[in-house]
Parts: sequence; C-alpha cells; structure tokens
Amino acid sequence: MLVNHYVDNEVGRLGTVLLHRPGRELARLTPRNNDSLLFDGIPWVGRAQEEHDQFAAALRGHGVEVLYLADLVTEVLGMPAARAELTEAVLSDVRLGDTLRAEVAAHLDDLDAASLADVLMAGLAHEELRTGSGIVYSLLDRHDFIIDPLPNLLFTRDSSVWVGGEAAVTSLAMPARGRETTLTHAIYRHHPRFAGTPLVYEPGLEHLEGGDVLLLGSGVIAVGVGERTRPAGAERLARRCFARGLAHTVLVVPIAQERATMHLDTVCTMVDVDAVVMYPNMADTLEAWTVTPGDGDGEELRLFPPEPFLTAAAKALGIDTLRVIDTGLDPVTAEREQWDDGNNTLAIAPRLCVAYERNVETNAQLERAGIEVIRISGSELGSGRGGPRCMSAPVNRAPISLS
Ligand SMILES: NC(=[NH2+])NCCC[C@H](N)C(=O)O
Repeated sequence: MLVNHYVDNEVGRLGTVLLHRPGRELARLTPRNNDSLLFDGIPWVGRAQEEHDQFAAALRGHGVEVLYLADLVTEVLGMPAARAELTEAVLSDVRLGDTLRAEVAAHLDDLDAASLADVLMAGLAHEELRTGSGIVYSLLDRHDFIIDPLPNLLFTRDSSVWVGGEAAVTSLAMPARGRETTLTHAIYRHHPRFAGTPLVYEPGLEHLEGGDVLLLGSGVIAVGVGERTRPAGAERLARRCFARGLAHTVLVVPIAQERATMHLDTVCTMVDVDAVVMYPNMADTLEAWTVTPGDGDGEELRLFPPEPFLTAAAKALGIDTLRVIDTGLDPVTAEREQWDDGNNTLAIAPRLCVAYERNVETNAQLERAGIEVIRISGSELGSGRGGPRCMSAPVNRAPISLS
C-alpha cells in the first residue's frame, strides 16, 4: 500500500528513515581499490555492522521506523518488471562485451531475489562466475570485478532525497557510485510502499547528490555545489521545485571542491529549527546565491548576488538569525572533527541529534548550546567519510513551525 511520506525540513520529529546495513560490498575494499571506491581505509566489516546496528537501535529507541535498502531491493526484485530493469542496468555495462554479458545474464537468471540483491550491491568477483570464457573474461585481472561493488550504498543520503511529498532520485557524480541510483529509482517506482510517488528528479539529469541538499525550512532549500553537485544540477532542482510548488527559495552555496568538503552536509547540518552546527573556518566565508521563481511562466529563475550564507538563510526563512554552534574548540580540533564528520549530525527532533562519539569537543559544544546528543561509535563506519546524516535518508519527518 502507498503510505504518505513527507519531508520538508531537517529537524522535525523523524518518522521513517532509509538506511543501508553494510554488507559484503564493504568486504570488497582492498588497498588497490579503496581510493577509487571513495574509502579512506579498509573497514573491519563485522565491527562496521555492529556500529551500524547501534545506530539503527538508537533511532528505533526514539520511535523512528527504520527501512533497510537491502529489504526494499529484495522485495522489488520479486516483481518481474523491476527484476528485468535492474538486471539490464548491470548487463548494459559496455565493458562486458557480448560473450561475458551472456554468461553473466545466465548467472543472474539463476539467482533468487535475495541473492540477486546481494550481487547487485556487493558486485560479482572474477572467481564467483563459474563458467566464464572468452576474451574479456580471460583478460580480466583476478582482482577485478565483473560487476563492481557499491560500498557507498552505506550513505543512503546521497542517492535519494525527499522534497515535500516528492522523491528526488539523484544523479551521482562519481563513477564508483553511479549505479546506486538504479536501486533507489527502482524502489521508488516499483515498491508497493512507494509506487506512484511523484519524482521531482531522476538519474541521468545534471549531477545532484543528496548530501548537498539541505531543507532549511518549509519552502527553503540550500544546495551545495562543488565536487559533486554541479551548478546545473542546482538550477534543474530549483526550476523543478518551483514549478511543482515544493519551494519558494533555493540557496546555491559554492563549497570547496575537495574531499574534506565533498558535500554541504560535511560542513553544516541543522540541529534546531534555527540552529546549525558548522565548521568555523567556513561559517564566515560560505556564501549563497539566492534563487527565486521569476515573474513569468514558472520556467524563469531570478538570481540574486551572493551574500553570506547565514544571512541569506535567515532571510529566506524569515527569521532574524540562524544560531551557529562551532565544530571543535580551536582550529586544530575543528579541522580534525570536521574531517571525522563532527558536523554531520542527524536530527531526530529539534534539539536532539545523533553524532559520532569520537567528536568529543563538537559534541560538548552542542550540549552547551542545549542540544541533546545521542552518541554512536563510528570508527569503522567513518572510514568512508560519512556520518549519521550521510548514512540516513529521511522519508518521513514532521513539519515544524518557526514561530
Ligand atoms: N552526504 C555525505 N556527506 N556523504 C558522504 C559520502 C562518502 C562517500 N565515501 C563518497 O565519497 O561519496
């Protein structure tokens, strides 16, 4: 049955969230592939799973419904049309060539839904295909994958994001992540819980990643543009959200094109209706271009020159000021804790958030500012450079009021 889902802010009481419990795809990381697969180390998979279970338990303990990506993908694969579509998405890889493609197709055909879901997420290693032959298979290095693994599925935030009652299936920028959205796209179109959900964005459009999208308040969306989301992605999202009445203001926020600041949510997340935790090195320099609908037929955009991000955000929200809680205490600690996702909190309700325990100073700052912090361990999870916000895609959150 279609359930109504709605998210128009970052901090209202969290109802339902989409997570991905890390699985065999993390066990594919090796020193030779971890860079291209966007991990800074080789995580200990069992411990990462324990940490993730603790994260999910903390959310459930606060009344949040947790959906797991693997369950949804498995359920969707029980439907012939979805199964054909997802299989085709893998087989269309031009690197396979016709001989190997036919062999992989036969291999996938034999799998039940759960095993196929596992292969779509964890990939297919050279020795896992028992009957390989032909030029491509023979020349493949034994360390290579016939189907690439998707270790960054852990970061469900990036491959889909809700804007009001619509889902945006994003367009991921890095080759290592591109295939993730075939899974979220299939879920939102085929899964009985979501089928019929209007989609405000689809893969294949200009690059846009969920980690760059912050729903600052009803009708106000901040979009970071940098290493991942491109200005053209922000433009497309703005145009579509205005046309559908999902937003009245989009703030386009340039961020440094670096690994440490790959997404806007690595430097700033909301912890109250009018408060953010933010990297002090950027709080003063971050700027925003304000975009509103033009006067015309809804296709036109009005662009206002850049202002300090905090000023533009407060104006768009119609409040005097956004309170800022600094990461860390001193510049060195702030830099360390920003890197370890100290800014990347997930709010469960206003003034109640989940954060990595290791960011001791940032968490203390949050508490001094009246924010309750639920600490989770993330020594292994963090090796992919993502915190509680990156690891969660809210699909239902209560609206908030600013008055
Ligand atoms: N929303 C986020 N900050 N996501 C973090 C994603 C980390 C992932 N390893 C990547 O590089 O894509």
